[in-house]
Amino acid sequence: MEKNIECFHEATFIDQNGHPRTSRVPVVQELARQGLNYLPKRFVSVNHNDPIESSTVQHVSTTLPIINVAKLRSGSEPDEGRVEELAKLASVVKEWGLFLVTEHGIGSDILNGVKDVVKGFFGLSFQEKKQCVGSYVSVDNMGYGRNFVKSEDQPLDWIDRLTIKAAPAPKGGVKELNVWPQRPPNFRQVIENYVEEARNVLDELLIALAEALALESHVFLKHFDSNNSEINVRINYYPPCPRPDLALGITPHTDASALTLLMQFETTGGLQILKDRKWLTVPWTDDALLVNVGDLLEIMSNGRLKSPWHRVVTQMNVERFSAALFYNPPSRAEIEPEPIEDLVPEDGGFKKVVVSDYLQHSYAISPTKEKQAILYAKV
Ligand SMILES: O=C(O)CCC(=O)C(=O)O
Ligand SMILES: [Fe+2]
Repeated sequence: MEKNIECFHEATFIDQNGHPRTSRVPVVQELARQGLNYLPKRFVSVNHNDPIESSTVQHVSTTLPIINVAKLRSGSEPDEGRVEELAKLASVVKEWGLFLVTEHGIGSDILNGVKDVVKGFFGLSFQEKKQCVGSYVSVDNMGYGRNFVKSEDQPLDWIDRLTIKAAPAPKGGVKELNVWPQRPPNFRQVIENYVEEARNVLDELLIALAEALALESHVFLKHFDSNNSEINVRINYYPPCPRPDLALGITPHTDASALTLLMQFETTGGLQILKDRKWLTVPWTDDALLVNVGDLLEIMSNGRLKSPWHRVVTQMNVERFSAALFYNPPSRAEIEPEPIEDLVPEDGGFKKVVVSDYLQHSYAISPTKEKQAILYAKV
């Protein structure tokens, strides 16, 4: 029935003259459902004359060491396995800015539940999806719709997404940005369970990362608190794309978060990072979760850790889902970079920033051609 209806997301932004504008963006899932066999102009984003943009290395021989979170948990005995795992973590996170984790303790029932509700949501028709999310028009980059639409003429990503503020719980008097979908009916419950399990793992990883860098255990975790830390969940859906050579699923960016926890399903092979000036497909095995360093952790660590510049490519006959959980300190927290003794970093290091100021800045200037938002926090 919907076949002939044109489906649009409405993305609001402030134009160059400071006026609010709403752009109607075609819903890529519906384009794919209609079996579109060409790429509409607005989605052409890869410039093949640019040596870096077209530098995709599809088959990587490198494998990414997988971090066993159970081994990072301190036991009662001095533990060689833990020391070894911390060394492995230090090496992989410094080289890649991201790492894979297994044995994290999040049960497969919870992970499968997430997959089911996400597929259930995206399995609905466009009209059903619109009706069942509380706030449809994209507000503050939240809700069902698009990321970072700032003008009518910017290249658009081949993605549909749903972004939800999952924590902290809204306080009395503050109107909740109600974007939890009502369907599938257990969506909220399942995602909230996952978020709470994930929070524990991320807290453990913040301790492990500090120790891996030979810092005091709580230098990163001290900025977080379970009542007020922010967790945003973004569900990304990349439908099959008629021209993967011309369209991107997500334009290059860093995550503004402290840490991002990612799961992918249905297919692998979409996520790439820029490494040694080449785009490299992240060798991400299906069943592992992926953790990446965000800008806020780069700042807290005073540049010891770097948020990777990454993008998502599209694929021809397959659909891919990912669920990204962005973990941030409380929005009013002021984060202070961990000093580096003896050594003034060549570029001067980072200064204190208020979390919400940084996030707002990053949102306001994104998307950018290069890693730029973080300059806001440089000395
Ligand atoms: O889909 C992915 O693998 C990555 C998604 C991503 O980079 C993001 O949501 O920020
Ligand atoms: Fe990202």
